[in-house]
Amino acid sequence: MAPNTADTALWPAPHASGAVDATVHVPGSKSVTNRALVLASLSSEPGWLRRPLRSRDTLLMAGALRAMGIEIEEGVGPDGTGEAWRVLPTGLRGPATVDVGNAGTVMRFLPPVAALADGPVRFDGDPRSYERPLTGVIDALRQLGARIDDDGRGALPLTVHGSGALEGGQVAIDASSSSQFVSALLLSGPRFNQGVEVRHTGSTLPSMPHIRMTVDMLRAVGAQVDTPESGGEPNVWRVTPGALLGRDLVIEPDLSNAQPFLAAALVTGGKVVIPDWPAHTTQPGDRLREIFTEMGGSCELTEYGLVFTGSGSVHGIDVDLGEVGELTPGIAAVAALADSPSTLRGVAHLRLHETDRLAALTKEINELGGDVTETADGLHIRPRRLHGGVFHTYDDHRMATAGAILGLGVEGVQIENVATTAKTLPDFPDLWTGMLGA
Ligand SMILES: O=C(O)C1=C[C@@H](OP(=O)(O)O)[C@@H](O)[C@H](O)C1
Ligand SMILES: C=C(OP(=O)(O)O)C(=O)O
Repeated sequence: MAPNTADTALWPAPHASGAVDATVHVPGSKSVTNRALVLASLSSEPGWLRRPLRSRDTLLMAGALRAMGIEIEEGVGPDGTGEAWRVLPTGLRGPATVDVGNAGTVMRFLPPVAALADGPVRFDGDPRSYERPLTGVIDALRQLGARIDDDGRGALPLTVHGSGALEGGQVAIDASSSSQFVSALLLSGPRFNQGVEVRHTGSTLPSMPHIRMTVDMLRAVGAQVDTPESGGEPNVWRVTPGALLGRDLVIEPDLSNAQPFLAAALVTGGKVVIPDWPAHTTQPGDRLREIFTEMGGSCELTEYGLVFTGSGSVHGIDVDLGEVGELTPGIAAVAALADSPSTLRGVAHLRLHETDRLAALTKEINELGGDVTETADGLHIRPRRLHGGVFHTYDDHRMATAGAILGLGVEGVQIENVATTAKTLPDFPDLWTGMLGA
C-alpha cells in the first residue's frame, strides 16, 4: 500500500534570533485519542471524545473502526464548544479492510478488535509497517482462539478471521519490542468471553507509562483490571470480562508533542507556556518537566498550564529513557546543542519505531558536524559546533521536530518532508513559526 505522500521539499528550519516567549496550544494526545476511540467502539453505549487529536494516526484509527461498522460522527461537543467526536458502537463487522499507515497504535490495537468482528478483516499499511514487530499480538490472539492468516513473519500484512467472539483466557508474550502488545490485548480484554490474563515473559518492557495509560483508561470505562502495581504478580495483567460504559472524555494535550516547544524555551533561554498541562497524567511527556529541568531549564505547573523557562545554558544528561522512548529524538537534539556530553540509554527498541531512530539520529546529527555514536541501547552525544545542511526525516514525525529544534541553534538547517509531522501534529510548521513570532 502506498505510504503517506512523501514531501521531499526542503523546509528551512527557522533560526532563533533571540529568546522565544510564547504560549502554544498543543493539540490532543495521539495515545489517549486512539485508546479512547477503541474503548468507545467496544462499549455498550455511545460516548464522546472532546478535543480529539485530528492527525494521520487518529484518522486512520477512526477510518479503521468505521470500516468495521462503528459510527463516528465528527462535530462539536455537547456544550457547543470545541471539536468533539461521538462514537456509536454497533456490532463489529467484517469483511473490512484496514489501512494502518505506520501507526503502531492502529496495527497493534486493532487485530484484537477484529477478532470480535463477524467476518474477515484485512490489515495492510505503509512499507515500514511490514517491518515493525507484531508477533506478540499475532501469537497471543492465536493462543486466545483467533484464526489469523499471515505470511509467517509475525508482521503485516495479515487477515484476522473474526468470528463474532473470542474465548480469551491466559496468554504469555514477550513484549520487549513494544509495550503496545500488552496494551492491545488489555484494551479488548473485557470483550473476550473469559477476559484476558497477559503475562510478559521478556527481560525488559518499554514504555510502562503507556501501559498505565491503558489500565487507567480501561478502569475509567468500568473495566476491572488487576496489575502488578495493584498487588498482582510482577509482569501480569488481568482484565475481567464485562460491559464497558460510554463516557464523555476530554483528551489531554499531547505532552510528547509539547516537547519541541519546551525545547525551544530551553535552547533559546526563553519562556514557553503550554496551557492545559494536566496535573496528573500517565503520558510519558510529563517526564519532560524533570528531564529538561536537569538539562538547564525550570518549570512551574500552574492552574493555567505549564510555564517552562530556559536559563540560557543547556547541559548534557545521562538518562535511561526506556519508559519514555518517544521523547528520545527531541532530547537528542537538545543534547547536541548542550555544553557537555550526554548518554541516552534503555532505548534499543527505538530501532523498530517509525524508522531506526538510533541510526537516523546518529547519521543526521553527524552530517551537520555532530559527534554521536550508537551504543547497544542508546546514544552517546558529544556536542560540537554544528553547521547547516539537509536533515533527512525518514517519514518519522519526531525526526522532523528534532531537526526543527536543531535549526533554532544552527543556521541553514533544512528539513526534508516536514509534512511527515502530520502523523501526530499536522499543524507543526504553523505552530512553530507562530511560536517564533514569524
Ligand atoms: O501505546 C502507545 O500509545 C505508545 C507506546 C509506545 O510504544 P513502544 O512501547 O512500542 O515504544 C510509544 O513509543 C508510542 O509512541 C505510543
Ligand atoms: C513510536 C511512535 O509511534 P507509534 O504509535 O507508531 O508506535 C511515536 O509516536 O513516537
